[in-house]
Amino acid sequence: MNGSIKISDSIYYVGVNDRDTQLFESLWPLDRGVSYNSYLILDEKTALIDGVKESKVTEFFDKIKNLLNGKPLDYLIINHMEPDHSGTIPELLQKFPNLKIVGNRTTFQFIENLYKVEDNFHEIKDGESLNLGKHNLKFYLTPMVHWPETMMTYDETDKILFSGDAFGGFGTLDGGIFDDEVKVDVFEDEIRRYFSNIVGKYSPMVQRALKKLNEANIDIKIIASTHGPIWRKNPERIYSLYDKWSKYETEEGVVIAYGSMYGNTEEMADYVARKLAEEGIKEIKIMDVSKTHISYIINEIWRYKGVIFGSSTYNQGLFPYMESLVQWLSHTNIKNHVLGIFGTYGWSGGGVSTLVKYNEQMKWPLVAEPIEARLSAKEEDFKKLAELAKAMAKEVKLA
Ligand SMILES: Cc1cc2nc3c(=O)[nH]c(=O)nc-3n(C[C@H](O)[C@H](O)[C@H](O)COP(=O)(O)O)c2cc1C
Repeated sequence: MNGSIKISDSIYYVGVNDRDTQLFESLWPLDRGVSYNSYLILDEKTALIDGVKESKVTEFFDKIKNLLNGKPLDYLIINHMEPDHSGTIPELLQKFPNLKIVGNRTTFQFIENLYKVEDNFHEIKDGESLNLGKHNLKFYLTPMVHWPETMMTYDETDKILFSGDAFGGFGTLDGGIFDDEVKVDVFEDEIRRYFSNIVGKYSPMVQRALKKLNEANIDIKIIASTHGPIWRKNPERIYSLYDKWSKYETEEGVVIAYGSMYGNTEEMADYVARKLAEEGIKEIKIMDVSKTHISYIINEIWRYKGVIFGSSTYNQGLFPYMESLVQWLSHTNIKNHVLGIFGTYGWSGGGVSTLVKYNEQMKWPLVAEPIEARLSAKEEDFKKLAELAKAMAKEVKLA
């Protein structure tokens, strides 16, 4: 089957879907799978923009072979060296020994170290171009979005930005590959999960990359990332969302993430949620850290301004899954949130105080004093939870 799809007169989508991998980077659940997007330009010279994961090499080569129809592949442009895109480099070089690999100096250091390839390099610098005949490709170095060698390739002829991992997210492309062929909301959620867990830590670098693109004043008609849909109907939508997320701009709403063994802390979570609703908050997400993978919780936290953590005490410390969540969060450098803390203890305490300690690193303003109940919440604890909800609602309401 030739599953390649035309993007413009001479540019084709030759990416593949991965429905086998359970955890992306051995970390992030792929409930909806993931696509590895690759693009082939058929011009006087032929060029492939990014590759796919090694496990998908057969399907990938079938697509390329059909389109090349006996022509050689002249260039492989590497926007990003992560193995889910670069894994087929050794096989590509075997099939096309004269292939020139286009990248920057850091790209080639990575290729040498990962694949022991030491030649066939065509080095480009920031702002340089490569002419394929009709198509002129311009390269913008965008380091640390989210790897150091990251760059973006802009096709000046068809006005397509090949953006690497930027603007990309989880989810296979099931038939539809363009934003006008799919339900964009579902992808948007998965793009935010990808962003918040993988790229978001480098938000200042994302801002720097967007600034570079803005200053270049290029007309972007299509955004073609390495994962997820190709944005041809409304590229501004994903561009502005990326801008918003990397500026840490949030929406009105509250995430209540809790860990509870026997339901007493959970009861406090439900109570505070009800009080938030009475205060007029409509977006309230209660998330059980034992049942929900932290990537989904971090995704919601990135979105909403208000966060409330609730934890029982376990072995004089935090409930273990709650500890994973706050540890991960403190790595992301995520900003612009307000926090509430509550929890339970039996004899020594340690849950609530550990949450307070983590927040000394994250430095999110506390909307109220932490609330700690003895085994289960009593009347005075519920009263404090209602006050917490009131203070939180006041902080997160936008208008
Ligand atoms: C395995 C286990 C370990 C616990 N360790 C502690 C502890 O070290 N210190 C403490 O104060 N309470 C400890 N507790 C008591 C719980 O924090 C307390 O029962 C709390 O009310 C549980 O809240 P939950 O119903 O939300 O799980 C422990 C409870 C369990 C089941």
